[in-house]
Amino acid sequence: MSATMVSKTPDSPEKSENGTAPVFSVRGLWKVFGPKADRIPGSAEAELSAEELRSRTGCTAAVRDVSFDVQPGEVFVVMGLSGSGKSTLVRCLTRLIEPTAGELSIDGEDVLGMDKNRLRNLRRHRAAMVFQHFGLLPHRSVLDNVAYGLEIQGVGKAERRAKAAEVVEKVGLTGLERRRPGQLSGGQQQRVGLARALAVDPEVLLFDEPFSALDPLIRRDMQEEVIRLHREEGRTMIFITHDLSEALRLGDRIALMRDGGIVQLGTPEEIVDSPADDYVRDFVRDVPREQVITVRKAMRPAEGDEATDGASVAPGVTVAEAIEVAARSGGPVRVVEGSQCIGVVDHQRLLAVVAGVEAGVVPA
Ligand SMILES: Nc1ncnc2c1ncn2[C@@H]1O[C@H](COP(=O)(O)OP(=O)(O)OP(=O)(O)O)[C@@H](O)[C@H]1O
Repeated sequence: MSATMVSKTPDSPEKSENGTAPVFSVRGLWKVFGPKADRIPGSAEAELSAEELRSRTGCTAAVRDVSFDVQPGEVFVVMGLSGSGKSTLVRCLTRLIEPTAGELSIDGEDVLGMDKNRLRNLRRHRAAMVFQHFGLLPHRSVLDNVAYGLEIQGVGKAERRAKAAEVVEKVGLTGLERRRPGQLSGGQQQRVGLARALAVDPEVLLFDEPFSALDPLIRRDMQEEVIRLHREEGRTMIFITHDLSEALRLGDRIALMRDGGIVQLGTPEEIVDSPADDYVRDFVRDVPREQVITVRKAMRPAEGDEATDGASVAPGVTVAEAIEVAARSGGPVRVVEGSQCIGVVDHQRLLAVVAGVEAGVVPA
């Protein structure tokens, strides 16, 4: 059975640091496609490999006994190769796909027990989805496309247009309000899709590979846009991607999926620095470690007058950033938290991170 990572006790959702309950809480979730799918979770067959399960039962376990919490305000990335179960998992969260077994709640409210009305309310107001194929209405203007979600909610014309105009500005589409989607570039269309989701002011934004059809530069632009929006609004985001660098750039935490299970759940730094198994190690092998590992991880205790002299950085700064500071100053760099020096990174420590070796250990 695949590893499930987060729960301290499987039945009680974690509290975040500030004591608030998780937005989504998922426990032992399964989605099995195929004949008599509901017999699989908890059975002997559940232990079979994906291939064996398919050949013996004709079933695919797209999501296998997955548990995690998404905390308010975090960017939670679901990452994995094609077919690992990312889309199925995220669609299960709002029951666009009906889970086969498990528990699922939003703000403590049981999602699996919701009737049609409450489910509709969940999808329209609380958890809005931004898809890869933007699903824009071709004969409507940008402004009306953005206002569409509000129209469905029954918001009056003047109010929805005012709200749509505000969101159009937020995503950088000012001046294009009257265009039709066909008159926009792929990146601009994706911004309309994003604006439409934002207009309904959802508690959570769910992104399903939203940028994978975009060329790399525009993709980078859109990632920056998401980071900026998140910084400004602090909205909870769940983001699917198969792209590791996108996951590392955007995620506060990453759930790495394989064959329907979560093989590791952690911060980008945890995943790169302490891969849970060979599969994850292989996955992160080519990541530039200095861009992910922070100086808090790389530092050593200060010696002599190192604690008071020289350039300084904050503990959350990456090794890549500290290398630039060290190159300019020429000496060890102090790691300062508040007004206290909590350690030092010298050239040897910084190079050791880049080389992926332990500082000061000479190979035999
Ligand atoms: N409706 C379905 N019926 C049967 N099998 C399905 C169905 N939908 C998905 N699957 C299978 O479930 C597994 C997970 O699919 P899913 O689309 O969730 O993966 P993914 O990680 O999102 O992939 P991608 O990155 O290619 O979108 C795959 O093996 C897929 O073939």
